[in-house]
Amino acid sequence: MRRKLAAGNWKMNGTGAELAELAALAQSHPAPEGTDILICPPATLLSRAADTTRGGPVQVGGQDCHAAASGAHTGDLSAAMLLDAGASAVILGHSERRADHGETDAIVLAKAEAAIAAGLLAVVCLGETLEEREAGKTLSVVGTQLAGSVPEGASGATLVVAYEPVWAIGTGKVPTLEQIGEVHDFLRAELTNRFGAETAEGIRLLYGGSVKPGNAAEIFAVSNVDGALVGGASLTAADFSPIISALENA
Ligand SMILES: O=C(CO)COP(=O)(O)O
Repeated sequence: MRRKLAAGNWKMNGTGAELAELAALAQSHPAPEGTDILICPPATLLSRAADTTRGGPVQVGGQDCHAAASGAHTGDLSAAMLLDAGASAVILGHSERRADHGETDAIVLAKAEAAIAAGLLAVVCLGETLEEREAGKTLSVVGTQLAGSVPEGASGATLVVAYEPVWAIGTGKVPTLEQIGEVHDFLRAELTNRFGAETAEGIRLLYGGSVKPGNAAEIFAVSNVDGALVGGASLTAADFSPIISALENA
C-alpha cells in the first residue's frame, strides 16, 4: 500500500517569518495517518525549516538541484547540499523551471539521477500546456516527459511523479476529475510497462494545479491519485492543514 503524500511547493515565497507556518502545521498533524507531509521552501529557508520541523511529521525538500556534485556552477545547489541542509526530497522539472530555465527532459533526468544518487526522494513534475490539451496531445506529451525524465531503476522509495497541467497552475482552473483520472491511470500504466507492476504500484502519483481546501477531497478520491503538490494553498497552515486532513481521510 502506498503512503499518501501532501507536498507543498512554496516557490519563490517565504522569509524567516513564515517558518511559523511549519510549526503550526506540525502541531495540527502530529501523527498524520498513512500520510507523509513535505514542504519545499526556498533554498534560503531550507536549513532553518529543517531545524523547525526536526523530529516531527513535516519533512522539507528543495525545489531544484544541479546534476553535478559540485563545481563551477554559480548560483546552483547540488543534491548533496540540499541533503546537508536537511532536505529529504527535491522537486525536479517543475513547469516553471522548464519554462524559465529551459529545462528539457534530458536535464531533468540528469538532475533526478543526481538527486536519487545523493539519497533524496525525486519529485519529478510533468504536464501539458493548454494548447497541447486542446490539440488532443495530453497523453503523448506526458508519456514523453515521463519516459525522458524518470531514471532507470527508479522505485517508490526514490521517485514520486507529479502531474501538473501547466494551465491549472496558479489559475484556479482544475481539470475535470475524469481528466485527472485518465492521466493518472495512464501514468500508472506507463510505469508498469517500464518497471513492472510491483515497482510501479509503489510509485506515488501526485496531482498539482490549483488544489485548494475546497476541491482537495474530490481530487483525492480519483483513482491513482496518491496526494497533491500544492503551490499557493501550501503557504499557510490555515490552507494546507485542511488539504492534509482531506488526504488522510481519502
Ligand atoms: O505548481 C504548483 C505546485 O508545484 C501548483 O501551484 P498552485 O497550487 O498555486 O496552482
